Amino acid sequence: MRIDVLTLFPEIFTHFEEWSIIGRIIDKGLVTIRKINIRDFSEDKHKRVDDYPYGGGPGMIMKPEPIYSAIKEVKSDNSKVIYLSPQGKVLNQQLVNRLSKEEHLILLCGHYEGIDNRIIENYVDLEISIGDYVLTGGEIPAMVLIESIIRLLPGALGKESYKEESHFNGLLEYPQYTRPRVFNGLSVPEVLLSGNHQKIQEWRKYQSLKNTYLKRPDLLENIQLTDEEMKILKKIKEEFDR
Ligand SMILES: Nc1nonc1C(=O)NCc1ccc(Cl)cc1
Repeated sequence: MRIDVLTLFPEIFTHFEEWSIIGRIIDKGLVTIRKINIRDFSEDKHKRVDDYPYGGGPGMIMKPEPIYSAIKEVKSDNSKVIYLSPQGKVLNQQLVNRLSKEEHLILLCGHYEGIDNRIIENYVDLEISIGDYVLTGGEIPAMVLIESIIRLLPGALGKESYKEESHFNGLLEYPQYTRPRVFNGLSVPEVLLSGNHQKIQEWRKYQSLKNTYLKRPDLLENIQLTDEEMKILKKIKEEFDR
């Protein structure tokens, strides 16, 4: 997979590319990430990339030409141009899965008060939001998108296992514990010390369903539960809806 990040602040990605799992996945050659400085594509002698908004209003708007030239430089037939903004489709694992199958992603990072709408309307394939809050630019959202996608590439996660069952079946994860057995007088649930794998699996399934029902009932709306899971959920509702 190739990822080109169009940004005014390429330096912010330097440590990101070297950091932890991202660096390892890049070293494995599973993805190449290029930082393209939009300012390099500004034609005017002052290297301007922003200007005042038509119609007035606060702040500055990113000019269309430098962005268009940068996109034209990197885009090929199999490219998808993604613009990160609060107006985009909110990212979830399903969308991440879909994007992880693309060959070439071009991530456009905006800054200031916005980018000229003619870019969004005519040259952006997909607008994505990482959540309903406002940041100063698209760079951090781009990092969130990159990490969520590249960890799914075949061979990305060697021994570090990503939790197949809890992430992909859409349920929240079960609680995790490690040594010591007793911490500040707090002990680990006995079942986890029993070595009874059947009971442990049942306990974990119960905890995932309970966590999801109590913390994110909305997630249950679009999950296909097995009969077994439905039975457990029914018990949980009786227990907590009293
Ligand atoms: N929430 C989000 N999810 O994706 N992006 C955001 C976000 O706040 N971006 C800030 C931002 C700021 C200026 C411009 Cl021009 C574009 C995007």
